[in-house]
Amino acid sequence: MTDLRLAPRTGREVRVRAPGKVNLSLRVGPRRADGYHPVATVFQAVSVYEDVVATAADDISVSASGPQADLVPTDDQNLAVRAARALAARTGIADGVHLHLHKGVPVAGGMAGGSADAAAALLACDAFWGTGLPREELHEIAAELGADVPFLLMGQTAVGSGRGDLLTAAMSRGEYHWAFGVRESGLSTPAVYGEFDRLHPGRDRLEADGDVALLHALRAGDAPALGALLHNDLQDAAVELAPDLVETLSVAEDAGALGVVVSGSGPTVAALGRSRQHALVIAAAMTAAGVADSVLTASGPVPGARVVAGSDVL
Ligand SMILES: C[C@](O)(CO)[C@H](O)COP(=O)(O)OP(=O)(O)OC[C@H]1O[C@@H](n2ccc(N)nc2=O)[C@H](O)[C@@H]1O
Ligand SMILES: Nc1ncnc2c1ncn2[C@@H]1O[C@H](COP(=O)(O)OP(=O)(O)OP(=O)(O)O)[C@@H](O)[C@H]1O
Repeated sequence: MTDLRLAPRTGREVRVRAPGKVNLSLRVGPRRADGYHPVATVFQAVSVYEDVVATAADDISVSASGPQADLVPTDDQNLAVRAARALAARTGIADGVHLHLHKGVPVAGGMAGGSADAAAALLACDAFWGTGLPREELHEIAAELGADVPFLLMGQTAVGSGRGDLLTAAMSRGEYHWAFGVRESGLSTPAVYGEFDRLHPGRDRLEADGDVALLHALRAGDAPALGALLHNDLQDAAVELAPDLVETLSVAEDAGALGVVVSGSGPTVAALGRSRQHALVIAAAMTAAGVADSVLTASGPVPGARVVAGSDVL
């Protein structure tokens, strides 16, 4: 038997898991001078996960696996690489790291998979390099990387304002069960916001207080009320760019979903079920009708990015 104490230490790994999200409500105001739109949103983190594994390397590099891994850039455009570089710059670290992304969240699907990778990479590198940044500083770097990134660090349920990066935790009771209809060809977030501008030229303000009833439904654990209040100002724009979504939405509705909404900038369709079993029924209906390239079921809310294991690899 090998004496592990004498075995050469060839590497250490840190493993971080981060969830995807659905916007239970997304209200969008007029485009600002910096190109961003003010939003009022309620995020819920759901149990569709990105797993990011940090191991030793000379430089900062990334690889990806999962059903849509071929759609993920592996150069400096990758949000996980950008996150690692941003943390290194902030802390003066000159070490390398390799980040492997096990992608469970649909790519370019409106569920913030890339943002989840960025959040997970920040935590993974912080643990791997031992930089130990306070949560607020990680949040600041996250906000620089993208509007959705801070929420994937935080997880659970939160109200987002500003670009979606200013967060307040929201109370939520119980578990909500979702079916997601996924498309292989994604939608570009800037293109969807651009289409929103085209469809709403007269929009002059953000309706920021429209979610009082939705937040009440969450506090009460009232899934039927929540379902009826799901809302997305970007939905028309996503449907304009991907007209087939109308059928996906209506198949999920006909399967008895409590509510159906396009997730974020789309094209993933999120349908709220009455139970875990009902979410499976809705997913099966979308598959049977051929209105999604694949389906997922998940529940929420779940925690944000967290270290799930850090170990010596022999
Ligand atoms: C649609 C949502 O997922 C809803 O949570 C987010 O608003 C998008 O967040 P994200 O993908 O993290 O967005 P970023 O990577 O920061 O920005 C990408 C692009 O989306 C547009 N964008 C994004 C967020 C926002 N509040 N207004 C915008 O207009 C801008 O064109 C921006 O250049
Ligand atoms: N780690 C990454 N994983 C996936 N895509 C990435 C990553 N880094 C950069 N990208 C690029 O970002 C684009 C959008 O990817 P992502 O999966 O985050 O979309 P999304 O879920 O629609 O985002 P959001 O909901 O935050 O708007 C991809 O098409 C890809 O080119």
